[in-house]
Amino acid sequence: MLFHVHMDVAIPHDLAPDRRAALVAEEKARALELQRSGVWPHLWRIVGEYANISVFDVDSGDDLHALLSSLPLFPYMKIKVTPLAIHPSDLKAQS
Ligand SMILES: O=C(O)CC1=CCC(=O)O1
Repeated sequence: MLFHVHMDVAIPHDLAPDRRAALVAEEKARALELQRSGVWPHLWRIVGEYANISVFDVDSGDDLHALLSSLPLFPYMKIKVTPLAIHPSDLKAQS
């Protein structure tokens, strides 16, 4: 099941720089792991924003929630999730 996910990141300015760097490094390691496993097939930076647009491929909304809430930057992100379905005019849906 595919989900479009918009993540806005807002790390507090008063967070210690080493803590911030560690969180960002942990987030990157987790993101790479999930991309390699196929669960996070798209990760795009939104131009001019500390935000990303992602696509996740998971079994359920419950699984996606568990995954997103386990991300190191989760406490500092506003997340909007849109479940995706096949569009009947998608070329891939034609037979
Ligand atoms: O920088 C971001 O958009 C937040 C983030 C998600 C995966 C990652 O490595 O950083």
